[in-house]
Amino acid sequence: MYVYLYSKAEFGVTPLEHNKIIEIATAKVNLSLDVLGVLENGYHEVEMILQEIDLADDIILEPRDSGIALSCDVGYLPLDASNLAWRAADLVLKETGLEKGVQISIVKRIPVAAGLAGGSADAAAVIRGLNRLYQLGMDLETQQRLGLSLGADVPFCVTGGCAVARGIGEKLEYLEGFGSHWVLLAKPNLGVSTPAVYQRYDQTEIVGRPDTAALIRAIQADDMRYVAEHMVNVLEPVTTQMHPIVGKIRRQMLQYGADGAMMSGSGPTVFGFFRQYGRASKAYKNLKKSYAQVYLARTTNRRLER
Ligand SMILES: C[C@@](CO)(OP(=O)(O)O)[C@H](O)COP(=O)(O)OP(=O)(O)OC[C@H]1O[C@@H](n2ccc(N)nc2=O)[C@H](O)[C@@H]1O
Ligand SMILES: Nc1ncnc2c1ncn2[C@@H]1O[C@H](COP(=O)(O)OP(=O)(O)O)[C@@H](O)[C@H]1O
Repeated sequence: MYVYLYSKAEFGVTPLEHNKIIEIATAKVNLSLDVLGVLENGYHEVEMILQEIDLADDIILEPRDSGIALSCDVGYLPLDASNLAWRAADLVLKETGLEKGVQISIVKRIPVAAGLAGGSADAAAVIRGLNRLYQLGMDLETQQRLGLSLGADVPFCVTGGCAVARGIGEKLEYLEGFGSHWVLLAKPNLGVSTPAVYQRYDQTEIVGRPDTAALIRAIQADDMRYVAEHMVNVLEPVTTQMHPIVGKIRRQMLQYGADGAMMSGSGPTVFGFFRQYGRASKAYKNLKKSYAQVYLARTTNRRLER
C-alpha cells in the first residue's frame, strides 16, 4: 500500500559515473489556507501553512553542451517551454550566463492540476539540481527568488519542510516540530485551474477561516489530531461548489476513519490524516474502489537534510 515514493536511485544506484544527478521533487499539502486581501496585480495576499509530503517526482539532470531537452515517462505533460521544469532550467541558465545546456528527465508521480504543487516542485528541483550539477554557488535565497518568478509556490518547494507562507506565498516562516504522519490523498478525475478558483473566491461569501496561530502552536507541539480537526481552507467551498465530488471525498475520508480531512490548495485533491497505518490502508482500499488517483503518503521534512 505505502510504496516507497522516493526513487531508489537516491540510494547509491544513481549513475554518478555518467554525470547524472537526481533531485526529488516532493509535493505539498496545505494545512490551512486563508486569504487576507487582493493585491493591485490581482494576486491574493494569503496566510497558509504548507507541509511537504513524500509523494514525489524524480528529476534527473544530465549535462549537455547547449540547449534544454526534456523527457517525461507520462504522455500528458508538455515537453516544451510551457513545462515548468523547462522554464526553470532556461531561467537558471540565462540568469547565471552559463554557456551550457541540460537534459531533464521527469518521472511523474504527483497528479497534475491537483492542488499539490507538482509543477512547482519540478521547477524547484531543477533549480536545486542545476545549482548542484554545475556548482553554481546559488544560495537558498537566490534559488527562491528565481523560483518566485515561475510561481508563488516555488520558493517553498525549493526547501520543502513545513512553513507558514504569507505575501503571495513567498514570505516563509519555517516551523519545526511536526512529525511524520500518515496522509491519505484522493483526487477526483478532474483538474482545477488555480486562477479560476481565486477569481471565483472573490465573488463568494466566506463562511469559516482558519485560526492560523492555534494551528502553528499545534504543529510545534506535534499535535496531529488538533491540526487534523481544525484545518480550514477558504478555497474549499469555492472548488466544492464547482465540483461537489470534493465534498463527497472529504465525507468519505472521515467515514473511513480520518482524524480530519480537507482539500489541498485550490484542489481538487482531498487529504486526510490517520493515526494508524491499518486504518489508513483500509481507507485507501475503500477509496481505490471509486477513484483512480489515491495515494498513501507521509508528512516529511527534507529541508533538514538539504
Ligand atoms: C492555491 C495554492 C496554495 O498553495 O496552490 P495550488 O492549488 O496551485 O497547489 C497557491 O496559492 C497557488 O500557487 P501557484 O500555483 O504557484 O500560483 P501561480 O502559478 O503563481 O499563480 C497562478 C494564478 O493563481 C492566482 N494566484 C496565485 C497565488 C496567489 N497568492 N494569488 C493568486 O491570485 C493568480 O491568478 C495567478 O495568475
Ligand atoms: N512539470 C510539470 N508538472 C506538472 N504540471 C506542469 C508542469 N509543467 C507545467 N505544468 C502545467 O501547470 C499546471 C498546474 O499544474 P500543477 O503544478 O500540477 O498544479 P497544482 O499547483 O494545482 O498542483 C498544469 O496545467 C500543467 O499542465
